[in-house]
Amino acid sequence: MNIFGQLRPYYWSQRKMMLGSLLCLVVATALGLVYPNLLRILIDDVIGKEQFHWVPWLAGAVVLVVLLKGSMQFLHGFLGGRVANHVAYEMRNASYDKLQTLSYRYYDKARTGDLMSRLTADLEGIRLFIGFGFAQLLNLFLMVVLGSAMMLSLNWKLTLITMVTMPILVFTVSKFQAAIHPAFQEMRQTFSELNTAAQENITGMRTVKSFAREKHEVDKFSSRNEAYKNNQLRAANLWGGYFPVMELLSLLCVVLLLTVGGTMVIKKQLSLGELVAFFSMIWYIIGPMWGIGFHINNYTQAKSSGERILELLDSHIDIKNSDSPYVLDDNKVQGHVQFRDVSFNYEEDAVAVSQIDFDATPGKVIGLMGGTGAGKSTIIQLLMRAYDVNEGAVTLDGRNIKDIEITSLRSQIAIVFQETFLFSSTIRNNIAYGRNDVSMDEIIRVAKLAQAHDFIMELPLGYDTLVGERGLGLSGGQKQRIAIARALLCDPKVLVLDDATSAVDMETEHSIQAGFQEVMKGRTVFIIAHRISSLRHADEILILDKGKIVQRGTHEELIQQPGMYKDTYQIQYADYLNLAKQGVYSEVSS
Ligand SMILES: Nc1ncnc2c1ncn2[C@@H]1O[C@H](COP(=O)(O)OP(=O)(O)OP(=O)(O)O)[C@@H](O)[C@H]1O
Repeated sequence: MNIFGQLRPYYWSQRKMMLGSLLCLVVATALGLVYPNLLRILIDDVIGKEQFHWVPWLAGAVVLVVLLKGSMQFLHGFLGGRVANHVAYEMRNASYDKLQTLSYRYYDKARTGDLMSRLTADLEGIRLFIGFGFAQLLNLFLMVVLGSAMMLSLNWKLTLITMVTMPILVFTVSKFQAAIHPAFQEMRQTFSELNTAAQENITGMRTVKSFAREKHEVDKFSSRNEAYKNNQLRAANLWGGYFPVMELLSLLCVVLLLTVGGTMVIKKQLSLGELVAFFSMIWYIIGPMWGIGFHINNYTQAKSSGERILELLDSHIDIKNSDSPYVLDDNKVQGHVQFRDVSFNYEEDAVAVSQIDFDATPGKVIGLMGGTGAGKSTIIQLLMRAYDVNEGAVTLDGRNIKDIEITSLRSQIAIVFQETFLFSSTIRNNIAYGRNDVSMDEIIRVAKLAQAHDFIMELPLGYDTLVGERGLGLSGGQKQRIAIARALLCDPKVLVLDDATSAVDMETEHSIQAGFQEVMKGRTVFIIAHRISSLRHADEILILDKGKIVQRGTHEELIQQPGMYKDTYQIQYADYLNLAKQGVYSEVSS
């Protein structure tokens, strides 16, 4: 796979600057070759011929070359740095954009730590290579070619003798490259696994502590850390073996040069100045040869990183807009949801829901009840087109949702999820998340409807209180109420409460539902709940079991039929009636 060819869109716009940076490097390299020649002139023509008045001129020439070379190197670094940062910026944006468009199916399998290491370490590897590594590789090639050309022009016989070990050097380098590339690929992989372990551990720290599994977590991390360390050691071993071999081969060149070149000087076949010039030029070739390992290292790292970034950028998006999607008009949407014989499975041969059929007219409240894994959340996922149905159709106002533009469809549906996610920001920003322009009055209005206003006002900073990552610092019920306020603020045509009041007490739930009556007039509501009290006012309650609707009807109808709903009712209300007798709940019997 031609990785850098595929990454071309990200750096091609910067080609002029890249070229400028390369040219500066070429000039700097060429200027470097002037030193050995100045040395040769100093020894042969100035000292040898006792023309000492040339010494200040030669010294001046050296200063000039140094200044020019320095300026060229500065420009190379300056331009290369700009290119590198621009490329990294473009790729970071592209990767982040891609992350936003990837579908749920991707995130079902993705690991946060792995994604993070792609967006950080891998991008950094590519940035360094495109900005500098590539230029260094080219420079290396130039140094070898220009240095050899100059040596050949001085004395071709001595050059060929000196270079006799070069093929072995090249062979060693290619062998090394073949070994180090997989080592680096593996290293990147183990690093991302290490990241994943650390990230999961921090995210789930409360669970870890509550189960006293710190030791288990440390062991898990240690084993990944060990794998990473072993990878590093393997790479270090490869490097360790590589350097002595390279040094030996390089010194063989020098020994040959001094033996043969020295003999030639004694026999007057070569001037002393030429031998000294040869001696400094041979390092001009050997030096880069040594560094070739380092640059190949950079190249292979950048290549592995490029592969991982491309894998992300090329990931398949399975939920896409149709060729000419219908964009919903906010003012015309009614919120009429229909499921027509819908069947769906996440994985092959594992049916999640089957033959789901219902009609939720605008303003209707549909309740969904069922055991865990019965398919309730899946129905909601299908409604917002997180996944496409395998059979049947989901429609909004009579139109198949596959034909509706995805963003406009989702902006009509507000969901309060089972697990509340809050951003690490203020309460005000968390409530306002779904909308761009929103006044404080509106925020307070929905917070009141969600029964959140009072507890927010009790916090020292009120709506400006910062909530920790994922809402740490708030109780489960408080987080749910903020999430409900956030959903209400979107003014959705369809509101979904996926077990959204499970963490609030029954009295608060009752008040929240009373608030909904007001906001949701003429809109469609789906309530997933395990509590009868959450569902009893629904227009239709669907009872799900193993992905199928096994019972349906109103509260009154369902408590007459044998089945899950009646059983749940009897269990929950038997308890409540007992409590009511003790005076704990007063409204239960109503
Ligand atoms: N992302 C997923 N990938 C694969 N299978 C899934 C995925 N989400 C849910 N399932 C499976 O689909 C089935 C229905 O799950 P769903 O989440 O809809 O159940 P639920 O009724 O909402 O359960 P709960 O009340 O526990 O949330 C289950 O067997 C579940 O294991």
